[in-house]
Formats: sequence, C-alpha cells, structure tokens
Amino acid sequence: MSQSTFSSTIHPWAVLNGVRFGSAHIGPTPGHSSRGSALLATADLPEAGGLLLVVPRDLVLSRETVLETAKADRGLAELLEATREWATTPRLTILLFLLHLTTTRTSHSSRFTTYLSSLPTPPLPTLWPEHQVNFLSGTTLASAVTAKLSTLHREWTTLASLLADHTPSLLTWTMLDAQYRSRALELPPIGACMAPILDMANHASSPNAYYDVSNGDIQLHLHGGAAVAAGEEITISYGSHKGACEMLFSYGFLPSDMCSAGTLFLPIALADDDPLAPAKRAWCTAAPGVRISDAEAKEDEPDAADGEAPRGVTWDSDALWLAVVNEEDGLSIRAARRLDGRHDLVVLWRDSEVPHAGALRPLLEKEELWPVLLLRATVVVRQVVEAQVEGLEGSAGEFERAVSEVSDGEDEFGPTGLARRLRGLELDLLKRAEVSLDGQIAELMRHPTVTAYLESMNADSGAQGEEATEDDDLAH
Ligand SMILES: C[S@@+](CC[C@H](N)C(=O)[O-])C[C@H]1O[C@@H](n2cnc3c(N)ncnc32)[C@H](O)[C@@H]1O
Repeated sequence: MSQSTFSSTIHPWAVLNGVRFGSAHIGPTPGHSSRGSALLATADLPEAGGLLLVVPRDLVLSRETVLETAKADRGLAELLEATREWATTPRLTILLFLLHLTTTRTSHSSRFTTYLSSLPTPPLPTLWPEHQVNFLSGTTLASAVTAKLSTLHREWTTLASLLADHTPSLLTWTMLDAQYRSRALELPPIGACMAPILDMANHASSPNAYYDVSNGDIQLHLHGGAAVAAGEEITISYGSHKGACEMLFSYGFLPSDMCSAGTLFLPIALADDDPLAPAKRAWCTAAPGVRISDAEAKEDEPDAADGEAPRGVTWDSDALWLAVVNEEDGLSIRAARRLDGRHDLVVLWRDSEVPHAGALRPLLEKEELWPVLLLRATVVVRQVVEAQVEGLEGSAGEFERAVSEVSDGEDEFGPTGLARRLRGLELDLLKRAEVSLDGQIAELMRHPTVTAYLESMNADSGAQGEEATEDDDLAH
C-alpha cells in the first residue's frame, strides 16, 4: 500500500471508529521515507501545549478488547477456546486475535481488519534473512534474536498442536509478533496493548508530545514549550531508558542521535567448581547476567546501579551476588517442607532468610568483609566484559567479509548499517566499562579490609605450603 493510499484509507477508518483528531493527521515522515508514516501537525501549534489526538477505549487493542470481541465473533471465540490454557498473557491473546484477522475465512469483518492490513512490515531483526542476522554476531543483540526466534518456534509448535490443520506458517507468526512488538504499549491501567493511530507516532529522543490515559481513552498531548510548525512531525518517546540493543530488537532502528549503547546485558555463569551451583540455579529466578549501563544515558535513574564505577559506567545485577558467595562465607541453601508436603529451597545468609536474589546484596553490605565481596563481584564483571569485547572484536573480520559480499552496498538504515553502528556503540561502552572496572578494582585492592584479607589468606596458604595467587583468594 502506498503512503498516500494508506493515509486516505486509514484516516476515514479512524474517524469512523471514534478517533478524534485535534491538530494531528497521518502522512509520510517528512525527509525520512524509510521511517514510513508519521503523525504530522495540521497547523502551527503554539507552545502552550494542547490535545492532539484521542483514541477511544474500545479501539485500544488489549486482552480485554479481544475477549469482548470474541463474544460476537464465533471463529475468534473458538480460537481462544482451543488455546485457552496456553494463551493467558495479553501478548498471546492479542497475537491470536491478529492471527484470526489474517487467516479468517468467514465473512465476519472486524473493524481491526483495515488497521492490520495497513500495517507495514516492521524492519525487526527477527525478520531479517539469516545472513543479515549473522552481522550481529558478537553483539548482545545476537543472543537476544536467537532466543526470541527459538521462543517463536516453540510458540508456533504449541499452536500447531492446539490448532491442527489451521496452523499459520512460522513466518506469519514471526511477522505478527514483530508487528505487535514494534507497536505495543504498556499502559497502566490497560496493560499491554496496541493503540491504533497513536502508533503512527515515530520516536524522538526529545519528543514534542506525550500520551496518557483518561477515562480509558488514550490522549496524545503536545508538550508545553514545544512549538510545532504545520507539517512538522509529532513525536513521542518509545522509552528514554531503552538502550541500542533494545531499540533495534523491538523497533528495528537506532535513533540517529544515539551516541551510546546506553545499556548492555551480559550473561554470567556460575563457577564450574561451585558446590552449590545446582541449588543456586534451582532457586534463583533473577536473570543470570549483569547490566552494564552508561551513566550519562541514565541520568534520570541515578539509584539504579549496584556498583558505581568512575567515568560514567555503572553495573548492576541481582544474580551475581549469589554467584560470588558460598558456604564458607555464610551462605546456606536448604530444602524446607511446606504445609502441602512439597519441598521448597530456602536460602539463608547466616541466620536471615533471603527471600529473593535481589535481597542478598543489602545483607552482604553489612558484612565486615563487604569490600572483599564487592571486589569479587567486580572481578567477575570485569571478566564478563572482557569476554564480550573478545567476542565482538573477534567477529569483526567475519562481519566485514560478510558485508563485502552483500550486493546492495551498505545502507545506513538497513541491517548492514544498523549492525555496524550497534557494534561500534557496544564496543565503545564495553571499552569504557573495562577502564572503569579496572579503576574500581585498583581502588578496592587498596582498601585496608582487602589488603588485610589477602595478607591473611597468603599467610594461611604459606603455612599450608600451598601456592595461592591473589585471584584464587578472591575467587572464594
Ligand atoms: C509505532 S511504529 C510508528 C509508525 C511507523 N512509522 C509506521 O509507518 O507505521 C514504529 C516503527 O516506526 C519506525 N520508526 C519510528 N521512529 C523512528 C525513528 N526515529 N527512526 C527510524 N524509524 C522510526 C520503525 O520502523 C518502528 O518500528
């Protein structure tokens, strides 16, 4: 569908379905054809702010809307019934509804059919051809895309077992997921949903508009102080805290003014010789990794980090603290019988029960040996960062070779250009993290508690005639 056909179809559809346009309309993104459609100002808008658009509650595609629609749509009701025990989340319910609209053979025409058929193919990496996904190798996005594709495959297999001969193709399921992901909002009190027409607004790091919910309707407002000329774009923020990996994963682009990866999630593994590893794995529900963040990009969340490292890089992790302590430090894990006779694992730090992995760090901070424990954790983070740098740098040659084989050259906004930018942004953040962590480790090594601890460990190992290195001492 061309952009002008799109605007002339979707605009009357929206009005017919109760969308109230204030000073906004839909049109091609000015100066950026690769961004598709956008919301544009219909007139010069004053700096005083104001209401731009209202999307009525019943046009907001949420789990509730789908369940309501199913009351008058037998095919949808049957689909939801067949998948009832599996599709319990808003995302799956909405995806099933989109699937129903795509595949329905009945004459029942939902008012969302026009909306869905007008949506462009989102440029998300889960829809990139395999050779382009390989451009991401070494970045944190590579594992995120692999994990997402295997989740989609698992979902599709489940769907196939539930729907028998009405199963969609895996590509259809992947496409619907991408359309949902690139347009979904998390809106209290509605929850995860799609908001037609509001979802025509493109992202900007300094947006001129914002949305909220009033009596169930979604309203788009112009920010006070943001004068917009007629024809200019009305933009919103897709999330100021989202880093480069998440932006590319969920929306298929990197903001042109993004100059830091913002935040990276790196996996951590328990040591092979950790005797409590199986119990720790079974108990811990926190994501097994560490988040490295660029402090400048997170100015509005100064308290979010566990370890404040110099030069603007911070790290935080709930799972890591469990990895760096063991029985000799004061940790114990026991099986406790519940009232129903089943057993639960209980984690104790000395005599205090640890309710979840995130609660361990505050207990460790009270320890006399806290600087030693913090040093252990920081050394692990440093190793994880180093491994990621090696993976990224090690795959650079393969990336350049693969790019040189692409016949369409290097498109700045296509997978090649996006992967190149992501690689650069992630490497830059990782390198700065290495410098910061080295500084933090050096400072901790000078801490009197740490020097006294290392001396006592060396004295012990000397007395036992063993050769222990500082790294051995720090590891346990
Ligand atoms: C919610 S939709 C916005 C409307 C979209 N332009 C359309 O034509 O349907 C999100 C998609 O718009 C595009 N987009 C939004 N903001 C962008 C930006 N600042 N730069 C590049 N692409 C953008 C991306 O393709 C993204 O997946």
